[in-house]
Amino acid sequence: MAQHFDLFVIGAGSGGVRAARIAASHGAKVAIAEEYRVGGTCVIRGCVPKKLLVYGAHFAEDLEDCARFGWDIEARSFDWAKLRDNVAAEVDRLEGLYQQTLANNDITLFEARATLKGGKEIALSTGETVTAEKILIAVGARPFVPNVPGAEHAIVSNDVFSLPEIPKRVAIAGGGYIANEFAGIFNELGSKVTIVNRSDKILRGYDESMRERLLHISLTKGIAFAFNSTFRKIEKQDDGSLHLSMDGCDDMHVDALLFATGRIPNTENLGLETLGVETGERGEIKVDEYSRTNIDHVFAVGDVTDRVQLTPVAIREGHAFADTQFGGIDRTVDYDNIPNAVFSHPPIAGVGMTESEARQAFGNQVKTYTSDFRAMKNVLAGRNERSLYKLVVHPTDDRVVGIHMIGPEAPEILQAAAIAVKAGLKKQQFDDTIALHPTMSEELVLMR
Ligand SMILES: Cc1cc2nc3c(=O)[nH]c(=O)nc-3n(C[C@H](O)[C@H](O)[C@H](O)COP(=O)(O)OP(=O)(O)OC[C@H]3O[C@@H](n4cnc5c(N)ncnc54)[C@H](O)[C@@H]3O)c2cc1C
Ligand SMILES: NC(=O)c1ccc[n+]([C@@H]2O[C@H](COP(=O)([O-])OP(=O)(O)OC[C@H]3O[C@@H](n4cnc5c(N)ncnc54)[C@H](O)[C@@H]3O)[C@@H](O)[C@H]2O)c1
Repeated sequence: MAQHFDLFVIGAGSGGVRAARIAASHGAKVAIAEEYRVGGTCVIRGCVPKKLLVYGAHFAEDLEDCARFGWDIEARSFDWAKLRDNVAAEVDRLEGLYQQTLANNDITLFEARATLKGGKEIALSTGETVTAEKILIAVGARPFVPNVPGAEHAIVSNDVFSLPEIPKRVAIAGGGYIANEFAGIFNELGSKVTIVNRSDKILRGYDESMRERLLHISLTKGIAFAFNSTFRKIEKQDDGSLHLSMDGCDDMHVDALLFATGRIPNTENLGLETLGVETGERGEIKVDEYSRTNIDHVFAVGDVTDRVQLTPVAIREGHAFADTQFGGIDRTVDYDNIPNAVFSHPPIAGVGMTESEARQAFGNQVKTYTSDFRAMKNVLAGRNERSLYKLVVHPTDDRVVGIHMIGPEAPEILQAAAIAVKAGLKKQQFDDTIALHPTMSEELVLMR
């Protein structure tokens, strides 16, 4: 007899683990399958190791700046293997905690690839078949690599965490989150970085002023940009380096090429067709506001649905699904005012409408307030790097409908400010709040 579960979750990443845990806490008998490592993209090869590399890389600037604060660091050297291996060890520790969470909640873990077999059956790569009343697909997404001759010589973000060494020259394809975050990491660690973008804009969807400021600062730090450029051919040379034949810019010679050209849902060979689960153009599973597919007992959350590819969103979707289906609590996810950040050097963070979105929605009477300043730490350090904060305010009711920032610790500051935007607070209430001095975040209540 096949083992039978109330819920079978495919994919132990951000969305799947949360859904499994909450369903189990509501009394459901739950199993989860993971084909690679428990924790998923965020923990194993996304947010967490990426952020640790961002911290590691930023020491390059701190060590430069510390001289003006009286510190004399005579010998400076960087050991990539040490950073890489310490990050990997931290990831191992976190994976262990995730496995512990599953065990503590009596969730059966199958370390196997799972596919839909038809009806309520799930096939596992171990050869077993199990059945479940409800199936949640939380298989995430994977890097998309454009079809360019020689693309197999390039790397994707997954590979960065195990590089044998930091490449001396690296080209990064794409102008989004991953391109800008990894450009910052490699640049700080001493690589000569070129971002190659098919359009002339980086970070589509972010406030224009923040994008411009990041571009300006990145150029000052030595990152090069090739805009309106695409790859014709990638050729590996005898010494292992790559020759990039380009359209739109000069050919390049690099030690590594990183494709950061978006992520596509992992829906291939999942058996979706056996049940007739509906997918969209990019292979994403189509779901309604309750994460229900067109098949009664099949649900999907997280990146595989291509709604908003962020960990806290996948977690919310998984939680809402489990509460609704197993806890008798009717719950959907509110997608308004999701805060977001790019962990570049310096980072960008934003919530709510950009200035141009607000102007489109409310007309040209929209009010904006900006503060363009140099953090006092940068002033003493002699670092000519300016921060920029912007409040976007509704033209008639005074509500702050967007906050956008670039500067040191912007994501840390923005998370708190996002509460105010979510709560619909007015500019006057920002003004009424007394500044906390001396901080960077006080600029938020001092813009007039
Ligand atoms: C480099 C990088 C940096 C990122 N940084 C951030 C960040 O700073 N902040 C942020 O919010 N988001 C970030 N993200 C995005 C974030 O990681 C994802 O949005 C999030 O992990 C999505 O969660 P998920 O549960 O949908 O899928 P995932 O976490 O990808 O989990 C899916 C799991 O399913 C498994 N799987 C797939 N198919 C099968 C199968 N058939 N059987 C069994 N198992 C299967 C996979 O191995 C994987 O473990 C980053 C992503 C990347 C790549
Ligand atoms: N800090 C964070 O929260 C964070 C960090 C990393 C990733 N993520 C998530 O992961 C997702 C994937 O990140 P990403 O940076 O790969 O995607 P992205 O969507 O941010 O950027 C993709 C870039 O690739 C370009 N592109 C797409 N197809 C192309 C093609 N065929 N040829 C050339 N260029 C092409 C796009 O123009 C864009 O500039 C993001 O959407 C984001 O949700 C979040």
